[in-house]
Amino acid sequence: MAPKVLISDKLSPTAVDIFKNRGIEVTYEPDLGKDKDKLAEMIGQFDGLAIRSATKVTDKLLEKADNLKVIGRAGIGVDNVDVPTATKKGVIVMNTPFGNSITTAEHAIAMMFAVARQIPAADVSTQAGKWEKNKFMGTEITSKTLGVIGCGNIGSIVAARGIGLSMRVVAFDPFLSVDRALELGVEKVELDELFRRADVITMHTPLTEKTRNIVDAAAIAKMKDGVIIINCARGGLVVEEDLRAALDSGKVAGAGVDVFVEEPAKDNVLFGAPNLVCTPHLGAATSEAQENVALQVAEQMADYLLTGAVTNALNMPSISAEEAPRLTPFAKLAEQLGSFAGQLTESGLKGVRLEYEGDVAEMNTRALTSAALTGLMRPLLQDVNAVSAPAIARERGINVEEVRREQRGAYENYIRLTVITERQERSVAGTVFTDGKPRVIQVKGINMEAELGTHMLYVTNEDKPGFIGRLGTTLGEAGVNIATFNLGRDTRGGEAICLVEIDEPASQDVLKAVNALPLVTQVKALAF
Ligand SMILES: NC(=O)C1=CN([C@@H]2O[C@H](COP(=O)(O)OP(=O)(O)OC[C@H]3O[C@@H](n4cnc5c(N)ncnc54)[C@H](O)[C@@H]3O)[C@@H](O)[C@H]2O)C=CC1
Ligand SMILES: O=C(O)CCC(=O)C(=O)O
Repeated sequence: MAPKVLISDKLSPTAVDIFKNRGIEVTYEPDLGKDKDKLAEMIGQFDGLAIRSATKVTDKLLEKADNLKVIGRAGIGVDNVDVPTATKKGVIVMNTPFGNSITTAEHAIAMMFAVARQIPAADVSTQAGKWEKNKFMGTEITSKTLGVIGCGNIGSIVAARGIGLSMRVVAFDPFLSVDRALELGVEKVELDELFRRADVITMHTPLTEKTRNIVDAAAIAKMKDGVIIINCARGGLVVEEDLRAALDSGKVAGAGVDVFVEEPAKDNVLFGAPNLVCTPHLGAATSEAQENVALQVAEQMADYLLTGAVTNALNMPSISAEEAPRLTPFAKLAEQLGSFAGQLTESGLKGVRLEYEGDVAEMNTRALTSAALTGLMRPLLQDVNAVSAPAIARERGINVEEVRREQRGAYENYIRLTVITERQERSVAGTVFTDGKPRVIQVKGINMEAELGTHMLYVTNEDKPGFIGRLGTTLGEAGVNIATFNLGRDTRGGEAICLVEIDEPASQDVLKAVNALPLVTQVKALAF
């Protein structure tokens, strides 16, 4: 069945065309994001949700999203998405990190000029026939200091534009390296120094607990008298009441505000302040940017829904369209190894070690580890998947270790999963042969070669003559048909393991009968 995608915000028609052309059933309801009840009623039918900023993906909405696999944000900020809850539910959240950066940077520069030359107010006055030539004295930008808070994709474009305008640029960004600052031609400074030196301050950080209220009364007090403040990033970076007071007092000469604490901003404390220029979250609103983000989000979501390729996800490692098919059998093997170990683990899990050897060590092992953790935890938590498994493991304090050795051993590729519990370590290893089928090749260090079917019996016993015949007879007498039979032992007369694929799940009676056989040490029904 074709996957279904809902677009609940206004997106370029390009997105609809891409989904349709790739065989995805698409529902385009550009105003649905504003109607949370109707959205909650409908969301259960969809595999994908494409949004901009109007749709709020809350935990309540996610509760109803039973089939949802991917949320695509046609834009950058995902503060309208409850990413931790989406992750726990196994829903991938992806964005389009570059598609609207230039446009948003240009908006910040446009706002700087609009404020510095009071263009909107002068326009209103002129069109009212007032010709108030002396009222609108502006500020020249050349040689002024531009302070950029957050020098990532957008901030660095703003910085480059500022340098192009002959401004001196200082930047505060804890993740900006000295080399990158040099390359950009900006001076890396601490926040207080930026406040002290900048004539124009522009913000380009995400809204996080660290950046919330980064510009408040105390920060404004450190700034130059007559500073200009631009916010084209997120409402919430600036304390709106404090900015209003500073505009009223003249401490801040003007502000350009594109984003508000509450959006849509219909009645905001800033409105009516002197030399304030506002736009209704237009940072990304050019046809070029909207075309870019619509195209990108639709391609990324379609790739994921149709091929498993992951690009620009915030809660899952990337898997390219080329590597997705190559990775599939290894992800299946990793999940089977995890599931095998998970079904045999009865005491508290403390840690998991994944060892990748040979060709597989050069692959996307983070994705494989996520698959292994999924298999491991599924016996306990039915809804876990490769998105949620690493987060759940972290939450439960399970230490996950990855070891990669690129040299080949006896196999071209080899994955060993070791589970560390309070009582013991147990390992299981496997490989993928050239036929693309995963095989289990070691259990607890004992060599064997088994393909895992849907229903398996795992039997451990003392290695003595006659046991295999008795096991076969017991299963035959119980009407259980054997599909494959795989054996291994550590030493002659030592511990032996049988992995038996059977056509139907083993009943409790069958398990009891096998358990009662002489030499048996453990019996377990496994399902894959
Ligand atoms: N007005 C609009 O329509 C648009 C607004 N945005 C906003 O712009 C923001 C920035 O976008 P990008 O540049 O693409 O993101 P980015 O991730 O490339 O850059 C953000 C930068 O902020 C820095 N940062 C994080 N915490 C910081 C802190 N406490 N202090 C200083 N710097 C900090 C990061 O190190 C990073 O370099 C987005 O998060 C989004 O909220 C983005 C697009 C359109
Ligand atoms: O979609 C929009 O218009 C807003 C863009 C935005 O804020 C973002 O990409 O973070």
